[in-house]
Amino acid sequence: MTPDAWADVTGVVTAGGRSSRFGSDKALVTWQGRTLLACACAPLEAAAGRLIIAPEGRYHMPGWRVTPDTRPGEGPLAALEAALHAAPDGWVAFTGVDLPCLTRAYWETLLAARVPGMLGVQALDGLRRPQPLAALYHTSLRAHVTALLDAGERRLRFAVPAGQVHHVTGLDPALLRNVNTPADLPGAR
Ligand SMILES: Nc1nc2c(ncn2[C@@H]2O[C@H](COP(=O)(O)OP(=O)(O)OP(=O)(O)O)[C@@H](O)[C@H]2O)c(=O)[nH]1
Ligand SMILES: [Mg+2]
Repeated sequence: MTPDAWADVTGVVTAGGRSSRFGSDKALVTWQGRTLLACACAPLEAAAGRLIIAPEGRYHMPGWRVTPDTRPGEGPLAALEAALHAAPDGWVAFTGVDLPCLTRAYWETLLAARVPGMLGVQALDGLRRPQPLAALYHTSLRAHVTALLDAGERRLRFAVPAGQVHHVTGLDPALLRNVNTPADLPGAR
C-alpha cells in the first residue's frame, strides 16, 4: 500500500484509563522488549498525524503529541471525542494501549476498506463482534459523538450511527489480543 493511504489519517492511541484490572499502569508495562504504549503506537507510525490521548506529562513517545482528555476519566468514547477534535479533517485510526498485537497490515486492511459516505470501519472478530477500539472513525462524527456524551452515553460501540460503519472480516483473531489483567500477558514486566 502506498504512503498516500495514510495521508488523511491521524493515528490515535488512547491511554488515559485507570488500569484497575491490571493493577499498575499497563501503558508502561514491558512486553517483548517494548512498552504496551509503544506496541500500540508502532503500527500507526506511517500516519500523517500521531496523537496520544492522556494527561500531559505522563507519557513520551518520539513523534507523538500528547493531547489531554476533554472529559477526563469518562472512558474511550470521551477519548475519541478529544481525538476527533484534535485531528484535522479526515480519518482517525483509534486504538488503546491494551491491543499490543495490531500490525501495520491490520490498519492498512481497514484503510483499504474505507467506503465513500461511510463514517467508520471496524473489524469483526472470530465471533463476528465489532472491534471499536481498533477502528477507523471519520472526523465528521465530531458532533454526533459530542451529542452522545452530552446525553450520558459512554459506550464506544455507539460512536458511529447504525448503517454508517463498514465491517471487515477475515482478520487473524490473534491481532486483537486484549490486555486487561497481567494473566493476559505472559512474560510482561
Ligand atoms: N484518554 C482516555 N483513555 C481511556 C479512558 N478510559 C480508558 N481509556 C483507555 O482505553 C483503553 C481501553 O480501556 P480499558 O481496557 O477499560 O482500560 P482501563 O480503563 O485503563 O482499565 P480498567 O480500569 O481495568 O477498566 C486503554 O487504552 C485505556 O487507557 C479515559 O477516560 N480516557
Ligand atoms: Mg476501563
